Amino acid sequence: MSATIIDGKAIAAELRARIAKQVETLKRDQGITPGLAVVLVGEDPASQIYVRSKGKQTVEAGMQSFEHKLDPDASEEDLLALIRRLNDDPAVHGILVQLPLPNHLDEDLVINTIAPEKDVDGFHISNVGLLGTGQKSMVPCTPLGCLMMLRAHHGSLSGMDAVVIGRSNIVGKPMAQLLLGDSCTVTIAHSRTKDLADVVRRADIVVAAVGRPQMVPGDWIKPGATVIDVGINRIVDDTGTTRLVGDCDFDTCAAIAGAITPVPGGVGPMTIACLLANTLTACCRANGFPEPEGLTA
Ligand SMILES: Nc1nc2c(c(=O)[nH]1)N[C@@H](CN(C=O)c1ccc(C(=O)N[C@@H](CCC(=O)O)C(=O)O)cc1)CN2
Repeated sequence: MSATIIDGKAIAAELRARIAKQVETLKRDQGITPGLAVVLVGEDPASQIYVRSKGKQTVEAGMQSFEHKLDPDASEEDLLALIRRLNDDPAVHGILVQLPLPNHLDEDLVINTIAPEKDVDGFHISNVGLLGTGQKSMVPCTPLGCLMMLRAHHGSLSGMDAVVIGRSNIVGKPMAQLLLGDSCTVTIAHSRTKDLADVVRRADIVVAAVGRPQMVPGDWIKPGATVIDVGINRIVDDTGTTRLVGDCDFDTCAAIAGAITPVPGGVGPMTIACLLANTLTACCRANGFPEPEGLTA
């Protein structure tokens, strides 16, 4: 392996420490505690772990955490009523509905019921539009975390060729917007892209967000390129052991790349740290305080 490992766990810990300091100052000087409400519908085991982790890290950063757990068969009406109550609650500065939702719930309707200024996931259509037009918005946590790691490694990204593999609303599309905002030349590739290997081989930055285990092999990577692996896939390996792998084949990619994020310990921890960053940003905006520095795009 020759690539530098971009240590998302360490960068996330440093980010959370900075957030905790700013929260402490806010509480001391203004008497205001940022609050994050997380809504979980159902009992998906992975979602339960992520929600628990979000609550724990919120409290560790000195913020208030409000957890709302609804039955798997909760009605849309009940979920929307809860969101409206949270929209009106002044102690709640950020609202997040854990995805995926059970099939009987309309994800777009649910997300767009969250007040845009409290939408710390950045998924509300208003925030999507603001980001797409380069205006101040709430920025989705996973792409924001990827951008922070890229900036931490490279400083400026200006003029670099970036390929985002995957066109989801929550990662691929906002990631492309953020890279464009940092003056990269951006290609969004996907399952129908012709000659995907050749497209990826041209890139200085590869962001893989397809949700297919180890899909990107090392011989697709330009020597020295930076690889950001968003995938979190649980596989059973040849020895019968279950383990987490990304969308990139780590060993072969790390042999060619200049830098790479590991799975676990790369993008995942940054996602939650950026959620805390967005909650602090939302709290400051709601109270007319200056924007906290270095916490958004
Ligand atoms: N409303 C949202 N739902 C979902 C989001 C989101 O950003 N908002 N993203 C994902 C899940 N997710 C956060 O919710 C998330 C996934 C993974 C991690 C993480 O730290 N992963 C660890 C490994 C953990 C493990 O063992 O499973 C790592 O990569 O090191 C954090 C957050 C979908 N839903």
